[in-house]
Amino acid sequence: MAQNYPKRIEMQEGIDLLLSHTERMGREKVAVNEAYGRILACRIRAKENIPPFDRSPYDGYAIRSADVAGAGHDTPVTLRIIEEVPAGHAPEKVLGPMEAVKILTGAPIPQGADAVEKYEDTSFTEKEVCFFSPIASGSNIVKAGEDVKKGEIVMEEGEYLSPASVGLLAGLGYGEAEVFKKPTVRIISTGDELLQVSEELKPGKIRNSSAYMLQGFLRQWGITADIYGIVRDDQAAIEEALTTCLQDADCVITTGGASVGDYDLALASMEGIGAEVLFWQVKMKPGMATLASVKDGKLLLGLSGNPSAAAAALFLLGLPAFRKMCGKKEYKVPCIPVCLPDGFPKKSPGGRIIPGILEFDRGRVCLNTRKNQANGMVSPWGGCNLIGMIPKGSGVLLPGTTIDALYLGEN
Ligand SMILES: Nc1nc2c(c(=O)[nH]1)N[C@H]1C(S)=C(S)[C@@H](COP(=O)(O)OP(=O)(O)OC[C@H]3O[C@@H](n4cnc5c(N)ncnc54)[C@H](O)[C@@H]3O)O[C@H]1N2
Ligand code: MOO
Repeated sequence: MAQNYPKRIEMQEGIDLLLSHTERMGREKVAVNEAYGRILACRIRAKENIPPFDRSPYDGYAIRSADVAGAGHDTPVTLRIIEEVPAGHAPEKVLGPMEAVKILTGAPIPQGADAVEKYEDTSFTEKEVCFFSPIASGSNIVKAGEDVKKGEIVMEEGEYLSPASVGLLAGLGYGEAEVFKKPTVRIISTGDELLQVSEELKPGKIRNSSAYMLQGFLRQWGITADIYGIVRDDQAAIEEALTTCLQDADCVITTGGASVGDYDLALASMEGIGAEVLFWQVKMKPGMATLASVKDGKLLLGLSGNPSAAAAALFLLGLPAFRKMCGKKEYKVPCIPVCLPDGFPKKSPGGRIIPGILEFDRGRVCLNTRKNQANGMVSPWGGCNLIGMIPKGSGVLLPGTTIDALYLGEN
């Protein structure tokens, strides 16, 4: 029976439909040295202070500031050195009046001391140290918990584990981190015209480029993305590929055959395996030829054969759902106003998506795009970290026009 599904939908409707059919992945524990780039699946409350004790930021002398209150160039004050404390050692003595402890960077401040003076601001022998100026109480002492205070919430569930987050986890004594599992996505490239990368070109044939670009984008987002391979324009073959991929993938992406041609079989194949179609065709350019369906709770995304259209739909429609699957707390991709230094030479009655690179020019945040942009191209996506969205009904855009752009540089 023919399915009744939304057609020619607005982009936001597509995003919402994909989100509402997407589940967050389960959790797993990984060693802290494998945690970089993952999404944290719990809240982290500091179980200890960093640093754990008051310490010296310099090589110098720990003293009682009151002892050197009267020190001056002509009235030096000499203190007796009672101990040396290198980093990694605990002081054994309590500092008394007119005493100093030789201290090295990172070593704990001895009891009784309330300031540290750098070596180079003193004159010293092995037994004594001489001060030529007063020093305020508290000077050059790094307090325990200066970096992180015990009990403080340092990370939230859904946070991306950056290099610094992993450093913080290690600093707090977490050998493992609870993270969301990575989703697995399989990419099926449909089309009789497609050749493997290493094959020789033949008349009418092109190499499969899309799969590799899409795989790269998915990997950038922390997804395990595998290329299934090329499948000819044959419904039974596409259905078989879909069924195979669905066995162990969390989501399947097809490219090609998403339009209205005689050999456009993505829709029929998804229906053929009993998937529920969520939508077909989205009001976006490029990327109109996009469809989505669900089978056994798993998302099937049918992207255009045109590489640029496939990339646009993957970013604008798919990315929020992938962020949700990955466990990110914010699904929405950040959007910022950017300037088009050269404007845009064509009209955009239905709106237009233009990938590019973020640049700064005389205090303006700019979107630098390739002059040549078309649905069938891969090259405009090179280095892309901003996706400009020219609004519906726009005419030719003058140099300096500001438009909204999705910012892809945040994690
Ligand atoms: N009569 C109409 N024709 C087309 C329409 C339309 O509305 N009416 N839409 C056009 C638009 S827009 C797009 S986008 C494409 C979408 O087509 P399909 O998704 O069916 O894709 P194919 O026809 O299979 O391929 C399109 C194009 O891309 C090349 N291709 C395919 N796979 C790959 C790959 N893996 N790597 C690189 N390039 C690939 C393919 O050879 C074609 O040139 O339909 C328009 N037509
Ligand atoms: O449908 Mo095409 O995807 O507009 O570029």
